[in-house]
Amino acid sequence: MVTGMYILSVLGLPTTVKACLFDLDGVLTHTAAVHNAAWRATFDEFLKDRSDETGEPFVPFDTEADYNRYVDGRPRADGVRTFLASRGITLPEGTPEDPPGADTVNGLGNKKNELLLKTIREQGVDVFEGSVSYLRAAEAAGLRRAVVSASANARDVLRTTGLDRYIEHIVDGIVARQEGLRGKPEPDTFLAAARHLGVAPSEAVVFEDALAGVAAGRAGDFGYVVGVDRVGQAAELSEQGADIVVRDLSELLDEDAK
Ligand SMILES: O=P(O)(O)OC[C@H]1O[C@@H](O)[C@H](O)[C@@H](O)[C@@H]1O
Repeated sequence: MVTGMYILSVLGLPTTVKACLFDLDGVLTHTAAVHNAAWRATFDEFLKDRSDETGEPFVPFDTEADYNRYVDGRPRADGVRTFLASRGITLPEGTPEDPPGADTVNGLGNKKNELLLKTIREQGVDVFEGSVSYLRAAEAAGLRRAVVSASANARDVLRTTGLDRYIEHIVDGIVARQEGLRGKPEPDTFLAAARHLGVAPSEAVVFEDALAGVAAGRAGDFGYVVGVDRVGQAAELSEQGADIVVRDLSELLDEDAK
């Protein structure tokens, strides 16, 4: 916890900070809601079929409690496993080639990805303007900048939105798999980004909207953890270890930098 320390005034950060590690979905882009909707459709179809087969009551996926606690911020397959475990369900892993919707961890993940990509194709991706201003201000202040996202689609989303021009390094779901990095809430992906940028964790700030992401920032002993509350879970973000919680990154910016 940073207390009583002089804060870099333009960006609202401790002066010791040399690098910013941004989550993507829900921090820079509006895609957290798109992921959430794709997960709901996928899980509800699965749960309904299961209820028809077993006679157990159908309890739909809760886009607040279930998404925030078990899915948000975690790698795709971890999201499937963690949510299903909360319902006492275990599925075989299957393989990445499983057809979308097959009753395996990969099959459900593939279904969700199909729905996510369809929505992105049809509706495009919106960015948070406050985050764009913040990226510009961070660049102007000479801070290093990386995106650390569990999503295997992060690189495409950054390219589509043009946000990639502000980002020097990306640790996404694909890099994590290739390098054997554990997903959030473990700190591995954030630590890898800091290492790549040549800064110590204590010199980096983590920006996260997901409970698992804030927990990862805390577990990695990062210098400062900013919780970004887009869905009314400020208290939970603080509980996971956020040093400060804002509703939008623009709140951190000095008036002149907005
Ligand atoms: O399925 P993808 O695109 O690889 O994304 C994995 C996860 O990425 C995270 O950023 C999202 O918060 C999760 O909802 C999502 O499941």
